[in-house]
Amino acid sequence: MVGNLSLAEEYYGLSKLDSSLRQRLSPFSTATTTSSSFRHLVAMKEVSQGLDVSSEEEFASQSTLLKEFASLPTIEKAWVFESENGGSSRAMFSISQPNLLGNKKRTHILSSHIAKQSDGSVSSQWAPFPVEMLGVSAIAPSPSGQKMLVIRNQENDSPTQFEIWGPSQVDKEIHIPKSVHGSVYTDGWFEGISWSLDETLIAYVAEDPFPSKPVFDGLGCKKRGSTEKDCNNWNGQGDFEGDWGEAYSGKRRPGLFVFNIASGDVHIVDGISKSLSVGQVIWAPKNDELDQYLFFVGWPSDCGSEKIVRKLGIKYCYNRPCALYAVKASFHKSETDKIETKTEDKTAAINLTQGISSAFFPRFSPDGKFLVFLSAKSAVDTGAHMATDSLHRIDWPTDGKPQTSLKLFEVVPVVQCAEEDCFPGLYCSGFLRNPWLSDGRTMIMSSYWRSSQVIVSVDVLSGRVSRVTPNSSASWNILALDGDNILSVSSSPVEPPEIKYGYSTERKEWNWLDISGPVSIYSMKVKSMMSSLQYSVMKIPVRDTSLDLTDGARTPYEAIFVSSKTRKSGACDPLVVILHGGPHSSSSTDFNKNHAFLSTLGYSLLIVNYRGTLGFGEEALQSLPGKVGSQDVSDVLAALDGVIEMGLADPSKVAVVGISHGGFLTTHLIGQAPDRFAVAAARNPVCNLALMVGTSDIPDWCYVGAYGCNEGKNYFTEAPSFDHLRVMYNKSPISHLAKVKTPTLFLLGAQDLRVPVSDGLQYARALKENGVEVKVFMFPKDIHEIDRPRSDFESFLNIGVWFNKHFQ
Ligand SMILES: CC(=O)N[C@@H](C)C(=O)N[C@@H](C)C(=O)O
Repeated sequence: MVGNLSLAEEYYGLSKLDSSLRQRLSPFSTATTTSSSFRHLVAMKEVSQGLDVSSEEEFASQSTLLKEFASLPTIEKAWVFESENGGSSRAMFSISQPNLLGNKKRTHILSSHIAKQSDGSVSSQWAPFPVEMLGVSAIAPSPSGQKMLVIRNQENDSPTQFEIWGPSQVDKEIHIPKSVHGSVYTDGWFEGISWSLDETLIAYVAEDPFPSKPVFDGLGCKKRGSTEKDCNNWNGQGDFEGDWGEAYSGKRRPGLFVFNIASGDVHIVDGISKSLSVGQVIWAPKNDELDQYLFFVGWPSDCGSEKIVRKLGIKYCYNRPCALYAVKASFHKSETDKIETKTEDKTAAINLTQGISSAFFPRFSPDGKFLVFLSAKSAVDTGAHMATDSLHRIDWPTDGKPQTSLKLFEVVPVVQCAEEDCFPGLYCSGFLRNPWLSDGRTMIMSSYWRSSQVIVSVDVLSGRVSRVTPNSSASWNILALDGDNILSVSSSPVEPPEIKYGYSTERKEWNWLDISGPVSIYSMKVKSMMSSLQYSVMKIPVRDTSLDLTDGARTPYEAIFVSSKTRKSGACDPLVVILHGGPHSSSSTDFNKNHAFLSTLGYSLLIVNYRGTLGFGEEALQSLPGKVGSQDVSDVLAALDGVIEMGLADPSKVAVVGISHGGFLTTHLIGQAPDRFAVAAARNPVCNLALMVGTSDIPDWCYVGAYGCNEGKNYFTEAPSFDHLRVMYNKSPISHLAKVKTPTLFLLGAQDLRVPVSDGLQYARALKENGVEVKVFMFPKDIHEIDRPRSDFESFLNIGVWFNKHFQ
């Protein structure tokens, strides 16, 4: 157990284990203080012989604690339907929960009646139990709330199942064979499922049908179209088709399809070039039976550049150019007088946003007068993989016909320098299906605002942005709109998520009411353990102000400090420095189960939002590319110095953990500041950019990180020169390897295409060679995030045990 008694002791008796564990673990603690080669031996012995009894006990007790957090549900989405009797609303919540035994995410639906009372409070009545959505890939209620589409993607060659549900039964079921299309995209990015207003058609995005492959038998290649079945036949590989990298491995091009509910027909929408990947489809708001348009986002396969000859990774990469397109879908009455869908072959899709390098999340205003979209033009134009967003509007022609020459208005520009307490710019990862208040011009959306997630309103005519959630440091996320009211979840590092209901008085001031959740959603144990913790958001002044920095890059960045409310015997708890990846992402103040586990084990946490983090304005973000491994490392060390100077941490008891770019920082820190970290854990870390550039799905990221945006974009090639590799090597943790002495745990996903496993393995083996204590966990089926339920659980369990072992 760590220095002070942990918060878990009350429930799990971990403190009782403390002294006996301490004694039984003594060979390990000796190992940490004796020669590095002995440490090496201990680690090797452990790996080869499995766990000893005391480690088993530590594992058992920590896993009981971690289980409390790991199985907590997460409220993912909500839909609100008006009640027939008015006055109250019916809400449907989609809740996910890791299923450790099945190693899958379980999704269930829980329904509730929500009513605003005359005394200003809000009451909720929950269904007695949630219903599990077994085998369901996506659900999409119709605009009227009278029907619901349920999609079940099937593994292997089985058809995709579409079900149309009414209020009490399944009204229709069709199976779509793989020869029509593959799985429906439900990834939250290409994903798009849109009901036409009259609820007769559904447009959606699915994988192109399987291409025909050559068939061979004992005599050689058979003729195309041959249907002969023979057990000696085999399917050849056919041409290699690149995919969008990490998380999209083996997935075929996303294409656009329309399902006619009455006839059960499915059509491919024509007029779309095969070089475009399609996503985020919506129907035009006008309901003209003979002249309907579909709007979608298109991403070119060559990432919009002559220099780029393939699809590069797209997950977390908003710097891939994309545009909004309109395509006409025409309808004609068939002989049987039924309405059938048919798209006009000759009508090519029209690019509506030629003047801008990025346009996505299209939404029509309720009256159809304007089309609003988000843009990551700053990311595309600079090459940073994520950057500050801008919001744009197209005033829609009164005849409803799309044209290429429509004017684009900038509604919310990119904020360059974020002034203290002012709006720092938009950083959105999604829009609600219907984000509009009843005035038809105000959109409600979630965004990062420094270290918090907040909800903002945007007047798309005046461009005015207002924060609608309280000015506290907690985080808020929008779930759905209920008319002019907002259904959301709020949480903090020490408060598990709660459902909140927001209403405004003449859109000036927003008030937030608690919706009492179903009783068991967060256990009393968890709430009680968290109640002994506290957190604060610290402002960290920039150290290197003398350098040639933009104003935005000189403004303080932030770190979230989580600690016990009570300090026993005057000593500080050991500290874990936590570092996010990206580097352009964020560790916000929302509740994080794994961080909560580390806090309850008895650690203080320092979660650093170094410069480059989203939510702090574009200049601060753009200050990092080209300076990775130096500016970000010095930001983290300055934050650490800050808490030590304030007497909140003991410099001899500091651990560090990070994923991806956060793993890059972790391994840089133990190399550049070898005396400052007692123990480390790196999850899919970038350790050698010169190796990663030849193996990753985002080699361009390695160039931008090493050279900075402009130079990096210009130098990028599939054939890095010796000079390029030298610069990348010198900016990588591997160049500081000889100085490392910190015992380090590596958690690696063997299927990671982003930071291929070779990066972490090479570094771990080299550390071992130098006699540093190293332990490697390999998750054979995991990709970059290592977030499959068992892998996530085992990762943090091993991190907890590893840290405890080194703080004996
Ligand atoms: C753009 C990107 O994926 N960068 C990786 C090296 C990285 O740091 N990933 C982040 C998103 C992560 O947290 O995994």
